[in-house]
Formats: sequence, C-alpha cells, structure tokens
Amino acid sequence: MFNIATVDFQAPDAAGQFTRSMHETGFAVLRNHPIDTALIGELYKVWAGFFAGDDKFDYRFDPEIQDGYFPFKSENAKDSAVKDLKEFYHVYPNRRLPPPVKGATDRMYADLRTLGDTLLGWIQANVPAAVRDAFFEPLPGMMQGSTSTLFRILHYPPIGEGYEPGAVRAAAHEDINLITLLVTGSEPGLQAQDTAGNWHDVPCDAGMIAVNGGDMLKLASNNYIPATPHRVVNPPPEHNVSRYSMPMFLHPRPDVRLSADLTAGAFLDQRLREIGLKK
Ligand SMILES: O=C(O)CCC(=O)C(=O)O
Ligand SMILES: [Fe+2]
Repeated sequence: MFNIATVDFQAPDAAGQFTRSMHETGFAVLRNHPIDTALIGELYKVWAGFFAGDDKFDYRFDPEIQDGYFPFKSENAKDSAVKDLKEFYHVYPNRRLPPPVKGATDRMYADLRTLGDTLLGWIQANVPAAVRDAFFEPLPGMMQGSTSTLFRILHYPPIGEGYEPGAVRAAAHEDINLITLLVTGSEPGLQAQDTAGNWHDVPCDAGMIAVNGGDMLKLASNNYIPATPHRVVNPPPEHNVSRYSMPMFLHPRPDVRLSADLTAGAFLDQRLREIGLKK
C-alpha cells in the first residue's frame, strides 16, 4: 500500500504520523500548517509577473553560485537525455532578487526555513533509536548556520508546438537534499513512484505543503527515509496552461557528515554535475 498521509500540522500526534508517512512513502502532505496562504498567493502573483517579463534575462544564473534565472530547458533529470520543460529561479540567502519579488520571497524563505527545522525535529524524535544513533549529528543541528538551502520558483509554460518527443515538465528524479518543502503547485501534475514502479498523484489541494525526503536524508538514515522518485507530467491538451510551483530544498552545511566517507558538500557537487547544472 502506497498511502501518502495528509497530516493536520496541529494534531497532537502530527509528528508521529508525519514521520511514518515519510518512512513508508518518502512523502507526507501538511494541512493546517503555519505558512500564510495570503503570502503563497502573493508569491505566485509576483513571480508570474517576473517570468512573463524580459527583465529575467538580466538575472541569468551564475554557474558557480547557482543563483538567479535558469532559462527554459536548462536542466535534465539524472540519466535523462532531454531537457525538462521548465524555467526557474534559484533563491539563496542574501543573493540577487528582482525588487518586485524580493519582500514576499524573503519572508517565505524565512518561514519555510523555520518550518523545515520543525519537521526535521519531528523526524529526529520519531525514527527508531538505531537510526537516530547513526546520525553524525541531530538533523536540525545539520541545518544550523547553513546558507545552502535553496528556494526554487518554477514556471512550466503551456506545452508549445514542436517540443522534443519524450520531453516532460519534470522527468522522474530524486531530490538531492535532506527534505523538500513544496508549496502546492498552481495546477496538478506532481506524481510519486512506489517501489513497484507505479505512479501516484500527490495530493495538492490549494494551500497544502507536500514534503519529500531527498538522497542526503536517505544516506544519513541508512535508507529508513527513502528518496522517492517523482515527476511532473504534462497537462492534458484541453487544459494546456502554465503551472507554477515553489520547492524549498533544505540543504545542510557543506561540512556535515552524511556517512563515514561523504560530506554534504562533496555529495552535492557530484550530483550537480550529473544533472547538467555544473561543469
Ligand atoms: O513542480 C513540482 O511540483 C515539483 C518540482 C520538483 O520536483 C523539483 O524541482 O525537484
Ligand atoms: Fe523534485
């Protein structure tokens, strides 16, 4: 049974339910959470304006720092030959942000960071003792002083004429980081894969936050929390509209030890080369 739990953030046993769903499926969905829904709406509005304009080309990404605007078809999933049908912007603390989006984006970054620390604390407290004892440091501690956490604003345009056969909005992939907090997309399309290879829609009612585990947490937890493959499918022809989504990828400090012989920094470097974002 692949059942992604929708967890009421305020429920007394929310931490336990959340951790169980993360263990069993690699995903959990939060409702009744502390992220301001008005702020979510405002972000979609200001970022839609950014992607629709031409100023975005003044913010082209810096290959070393990886901040800024990544034009349409910059990234491919690991082992995928075709580029994803998306454009996106990478937000890091104290890096470039266009003035019209800056206020709302900075606020959301801070709020998601706080929520992320809470969720890592929930996992820390609810995994079996043997898993917890194998962490090189407590999960929330891994985030302390980290400036590596990445907030990505994604725009998937309507599917145009003559796109490459096989190209999808986001091909199947695993996330690299500890956990990802995904403010629900403006449209459906996100799917998660179970261990038998079947795809399941991730619940995405407006205002919900989907959380999934990445490769770093899988490594640190000795596979207790899986890094479940997920993808974003193309829209049906009768509803070919833009989709926006906003994942926050929680990255620890680069010096954090994930396993006896691998730090977070070394691991990230290796993965960025594989997905074509770093030479
Ligand atoms: O757009 C989405 O809903 C998911 C995006 C995603 O999985 C990613 O950017 O890693
Ligand atoms: Fe992802």
